[in-house]
Amino acid sequence: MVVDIINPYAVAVTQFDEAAERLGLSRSMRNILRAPKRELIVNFPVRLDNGDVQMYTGYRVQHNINRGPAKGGIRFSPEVSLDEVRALAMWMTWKCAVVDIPFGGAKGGVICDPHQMSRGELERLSRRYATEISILMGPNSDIPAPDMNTNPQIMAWMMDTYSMHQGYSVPATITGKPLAIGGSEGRLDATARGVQVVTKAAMRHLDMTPENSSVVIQGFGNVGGITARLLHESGCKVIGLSDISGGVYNPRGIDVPMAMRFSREHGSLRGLPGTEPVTNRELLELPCDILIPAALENQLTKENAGRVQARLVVEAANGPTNVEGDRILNENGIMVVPDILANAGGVTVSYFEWVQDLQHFFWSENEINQRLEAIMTRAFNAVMAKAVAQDTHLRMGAYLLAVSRVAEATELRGIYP
Ligand SMILES: NC(=O)C1=CN([C@@H]2O[C@H](COP(=O)(O)OP(=O)(O)OC[C@H]3O[C@@H](n4cnc5c(N)ncnc54)[C@H](O)[C@@H]3O)[C@@H](O)[C@H]2O)C=CC1
Ligand SMILES: O=C(O)CCC(=O)C(=O)O
Repeated sequence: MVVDIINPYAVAVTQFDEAAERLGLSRSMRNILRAPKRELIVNFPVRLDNGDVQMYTGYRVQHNINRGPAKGGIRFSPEVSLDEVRALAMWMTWKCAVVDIPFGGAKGGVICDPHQMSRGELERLSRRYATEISILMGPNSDIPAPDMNTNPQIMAWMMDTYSMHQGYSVPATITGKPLAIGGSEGRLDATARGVQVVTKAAMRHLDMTPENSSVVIQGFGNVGGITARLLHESGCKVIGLSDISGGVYNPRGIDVPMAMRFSREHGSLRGLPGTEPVTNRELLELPCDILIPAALENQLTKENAGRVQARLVVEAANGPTNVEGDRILNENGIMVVPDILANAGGVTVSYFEWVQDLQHFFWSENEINQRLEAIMTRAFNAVMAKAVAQDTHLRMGAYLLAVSRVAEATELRGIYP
C-alpha cells in the first residue's frame, strides 16, 4: 500500500532523501543536512483585553546555517505545529540555496488565531514572542520575516522589541518591515513578483501565451492576491480565486482589481459579483491552464492530484503538494514549478532589505525589481538546465541544485567528529 505522507516534515524529509540519494551524498552528510540545527519551543503569557492571561506556544527552528544567518518567516495560525515549522525551516534552507543568497533556513510560528484577537492583544503577543526568541534573533544570526497572518506592522513591533533590549535600533534583525523604519521598496509585492517571473518563464517553455492562458489561484492574501493582480496585468485570464471562506469562479474572467476592493471591503471574496461560488476543493480541480496554490500545505495529494486539469502548477505556497500528489502530477505530464523556486522572490527581497539596513543605504523600487527579476530568472534557468541534464522534473532539479550547494558549504567548513 502506498502511504500518503501528510505530515509536512515527513514530506520535506522525503524530498530531501530522494535528492540526497540521487546526488550520492555520504551517510554523514545526509545526517547533517537532514537534522534541524536548533529548535526553540516557548510558552509565554499574554494579557487579553478582558484582563485574563492566556498562555501561548511558539516555535523558532533553524534548520541549517552553513551558508549564512538563519532566515525565514513567522506564521500565526491555530494549525502551527513543531513539525510544520521544521518543514518550513528546511524548505527555507533549500530556497535560499536555489536563488543563491547567503542565508541558511529558519521558520517560526505561534499557535494562535489572530483573526480572533484585538490589535492590542496581537501587539502584546508579537512583542512577547519576539522577546522569547530574541536569544536566537540578530542581524548576524537569525532574521525573521512575515509569513501567513503576519505583516509589516507585526515585524515593526518585533523589531522595536528586539531593539529595546539592545538599547539601540537594529532594523537588520527582521525584514518585511514598513518603509518608514528600514523596510525595502518592493518587499510587499516581492513573493508574488517572483511567482510572476517564474510563471512567465514556464509559460514560454510550454509555448503558452498570457492571452490564451486561464489562471486559478488558491489563497488571496499577500502572495495569492498580488499574484492575481500581477498575472491579470500581464494579460492572463484569472478565472478562479479563493480565500479561507471558499472560492469564486467565472470562466469568462474575474476583474481582479474589483475582487481586491471587494475583499478589502467585505473581509472575504464570498459573494463577489459576477462569479459563482465553488469550494476550495472544487477550485483546485477547475479547468484552467495554470493552477497556483498560494495558501497552505498539502492541498494537492493523492485524493485530488489526478483531477487537476492545469498544464502548469506554480507553487506559490510552501509545501502545497505532498509526495504522492507530486508523483501523480508528474505522471500526468503537468509541469510543477516547485515552492523552493517559485516563492523565493520574498526572501530575495528580504535579502535586499537586510543588505540595505546593514549599509544604511536604500535602493529604488525599480532597482529592487530589476535585481529580483535577474535572480529569479537566473534561478529558473539553472533549475531547468539541471532538470533537463538529469532527465528529471523541476522539483528534483531545484533540490539537486540546492542540496549540492548546502553540501558543498558544509564540506568546505569541515565536518567535525
Ligand atoms: N508572505 C511571504 O512573503 C511568503 C509567503 N509564502 C507562502 O505563501 C503562502 C501564503 O502566505 P501569505 O500570502 O503570506 O499569507 P496571508 O496570510 O497573507 O494569506 C493567506 C491566504 O490564504 C487563505 N487561506 C487560509 N486558509 C485557507 C484555506 N483552507 N483554503 C483557501 N485559502 C485559505 C487566507 O484566507 C488568505 O487569503 C504560505 O504558504 C506562505 O508560507 C512563501 C514565501 C514568502
Ligand atoms: O522573507 C523571508 O525572509 C522569508 C519569507 C518566507 O517565510 C518564505 O519564503 O517562506
